[in-house]
Amino acid sequence: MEKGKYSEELNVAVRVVHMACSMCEKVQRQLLSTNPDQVKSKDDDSLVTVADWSVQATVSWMLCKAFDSQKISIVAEEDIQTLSKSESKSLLAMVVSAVNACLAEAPRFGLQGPEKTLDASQILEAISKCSSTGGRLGRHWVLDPVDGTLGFVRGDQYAVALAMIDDGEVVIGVLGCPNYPVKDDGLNKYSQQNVVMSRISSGEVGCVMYTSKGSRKAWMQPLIRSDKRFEWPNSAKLIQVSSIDDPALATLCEPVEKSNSDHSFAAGVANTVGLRKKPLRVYSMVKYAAIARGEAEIYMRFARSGYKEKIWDHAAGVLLVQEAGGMVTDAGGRPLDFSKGIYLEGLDRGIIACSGFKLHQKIIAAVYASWESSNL
Ligand SMILES: Nc1ncnc2c1ncn2[C@@H]1O[C@H](COP(=O)(O)OS(=O)(=O)O)[C@@H](OP(=O)(O)O)[C@H]1O
Ligand SMILES: [Mg+2]
Repeated sequence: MEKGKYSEELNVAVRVVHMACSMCEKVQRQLLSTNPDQVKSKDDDSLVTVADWSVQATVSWMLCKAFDSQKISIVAEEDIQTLSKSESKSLLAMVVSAVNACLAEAPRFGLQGPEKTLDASQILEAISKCSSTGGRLGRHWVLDPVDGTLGFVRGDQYAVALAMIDDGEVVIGVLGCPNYPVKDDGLNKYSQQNVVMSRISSGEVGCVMYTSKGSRKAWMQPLIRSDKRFEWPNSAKLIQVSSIDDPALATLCEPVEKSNSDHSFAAGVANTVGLRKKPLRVYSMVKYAAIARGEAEIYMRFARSGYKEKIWDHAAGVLLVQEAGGMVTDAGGRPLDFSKGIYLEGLDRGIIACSGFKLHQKIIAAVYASWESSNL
């Protein structure tokens, strides 16, 4: 990694995300094979698993250890409400066990874990340490411990997303994608079906992508498995957006769940612009990864009116696409504003991520043209 203003933070963040991915794989495998009880219903009806809390506790603990734990600000998705309830005792025990197993592996990733295993109260404290609401000034870590929870519980794509914001700008983006095929053009193939566990253990899938602002470079490392040690740069490869700028050849990425984005509006825009290829429906921020790595060219997201996009669902992915050579704005063509707390306040209609300027311009123009006649 080149020395830069944030190189120390990036170095730690990449290693911590590798650790988290390694834990997620184990939990996902266990979840799919034996223990459906690990899936709980949150108040908002989304799904949350042992992995969400365990990743949040682990990342929080490791960041506090590496940096100034008194001053650190972490914004993350999970709280301890459900986990603290008396009926959640066995769930909490699973989290405690997963976190300690993961932290014990820290030296393998070149980091220092705790001297003693953590107890439940220390783990709850680490989770609730992430209750910052971000803001315009200073540094804020932003974490989505398991983005695409639905993909996770279905044995499909999901991501561990860690970013850092400094004075309102995303300056570090790290995206761990444990089920993302390592070889080019694999996502299309694997998205046709759930990722089967044999492929994971054969090492065909799983990577961490990372970048820092202004580097104009984005990197991808394969996940470390079994007893292997993480040695920097860990076979890092540069990734880049696709050079396709002809809409007829471009691939559109969209969320799987229709409730997360208006598919028919996106389809109308795609048609206006002249997209011809079948859209790639992928869970989680892996959509941003697909653009950053050149496997798709366009990602459109139009949440239903009233839904406010959260910064942890976008920060890491947006920076990856930008530094890999792409463009991300709202549907009015303005930059996304990560300085206003946990929401992307002021977002104009939706989010448009493209591999290049030409496609981006065409999409924005088509959104304007289609908007009047839409039912959003
Ligand atoms: N109604 C609505 N509209 C827009 N977005 C919503 C909505 N509800 C939830 N969310 C957030 O969407 C995150 C999942 O987005 P994805 O793009 O991964 O969706 S999908 O799984 O591909 O369908 C999901 O992130 P995770 O909770 O981390 O999975 C939510 O933060
Ligand atoms: Mg999310």
